[in-house]
Amino acid sequence: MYQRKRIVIALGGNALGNTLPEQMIAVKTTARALCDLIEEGHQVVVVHGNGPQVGMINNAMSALSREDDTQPNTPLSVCVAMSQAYIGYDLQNALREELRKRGFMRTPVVTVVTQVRVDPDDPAFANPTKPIGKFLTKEEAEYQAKAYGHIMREDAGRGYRRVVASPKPVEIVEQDAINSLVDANKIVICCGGGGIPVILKDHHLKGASAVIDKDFASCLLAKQLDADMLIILTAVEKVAIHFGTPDQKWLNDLTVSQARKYVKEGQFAAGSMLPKVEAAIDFAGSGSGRTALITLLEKAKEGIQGKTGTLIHL
Ligand SMILES: Nc1ncnc2c1ncn2[C@@H]1O[C@H](COP(=O)(O)OP(=O)(O)O)[C@@H](O)[C@H]1O
Ligand SMILES: NC(=O)OP(=O)(O)O
Repeated sequence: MYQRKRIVIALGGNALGNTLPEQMIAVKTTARALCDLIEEGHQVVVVHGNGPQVGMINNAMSALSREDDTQPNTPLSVCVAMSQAYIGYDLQNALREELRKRGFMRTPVVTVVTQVRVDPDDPAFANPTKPIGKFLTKEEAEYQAKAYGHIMREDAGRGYRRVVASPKPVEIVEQDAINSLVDANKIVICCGGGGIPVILKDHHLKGASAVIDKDFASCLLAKQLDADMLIILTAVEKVAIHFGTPDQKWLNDLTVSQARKYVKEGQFAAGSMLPKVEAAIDFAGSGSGRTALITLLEKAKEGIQGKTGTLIHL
C-alpha cells in the first residue's frame, strides 16, 4: 500500500557544483529529483552541504581583509551563514520553478537561516577533520598551509583540502519554526551546511569557528521532526565495502548492526562515506519504522521505491 512519508533529504556536493555557474545548472537537476518525490505525495525537508562554497567564501573574505585594513577577517560562522543564503537562494528558486512547471502553483518554498548549537568542549575543536574548499595539489596545499596557516589534509584519494573543526550538532536553534513550516506543508530548506555553528552563553549565541557535517545535522533534524526516512543523496548509487578495490561489493540493504560492524572494520572513508553511514545508523537505530537510504541524486525516486540505493534499517 502507498504510504506518504516525511523525508529529510541531505544533498551532497554533486547537487550544487563547485562554482557559481555550476551551481545554477546543478540546482535544476536537484530540483527535478526533489520534485519527483514531492509529486509522489511525500513531505520533503531539504538540507544541503557547503564544503566547496564555504571554502570559497572564506577565501574571498580573507583576501578582502588582506587588501583592506578596515575589514577584519570574517568569522567562519558568518561564512557558513553566507553560504546558507547563497545556496538557499538558488535552490529555493530552482525548486519554486520546477514545482510551478509541474502544476504546484502555490506551494511555498522557504530557506531558514539555521543556527545549530555545538558543545564548546567538543574534542573536534582540537582536531580539525572537515574538508572545505577546492581540491588542491600537494604543492598548492603546502603553499596554502605556509601562507595562511591553514591545516591541509589529503581527502580520500581525491587531492588535498583545507580541514576545519567539525563538532557534532547538539540542538537546532530554529527547530520550532521549522516544525511549524513543515507541519503547514511548506517546502523547507534548512540546516544548510550543517547549520551555523553557535555556542550558547547565557542568552547569547556566539558563532563558533567550525563547519558542522550536514549528514549529522540532517540526522538530528530527521529525529526532531519525527521523520520516516533520512535520504542522503550523493555521487554514488550505493555504499560499498572494499570500496575502490578489486573486492568492491555494492550493498543493497544492511541492518544497523551490520553497518556498525563495517564501520568498525574501517570500510568507509572518513570525511566522505563514513559520516553518511554513521548518520544513517544513528537515524535508523533511533526508532522502529525509521529507515535511511544512501543513493545517487538522480536515483532518489527509484531509491524510495526500493529499486536501488543502500537501505539501512533496524
Ligand atoms: N565505502 C564507500 N562506498 C561508496 N562510496 C565511497 C565509499 N568510501 C568513500 N566513498 C566516496 O564517498 C563519496 C561521497 O562522499 P562526498 O563526495 O564527500 O559526499 P557529498 O556527496 O556529501 O559531497 C563517493 O562519491 C565515493 O567516491
Ligand atoms: N557542511 C557539510 O557537510 O558540507 P559538505 O556536504 O559539502 O561536506
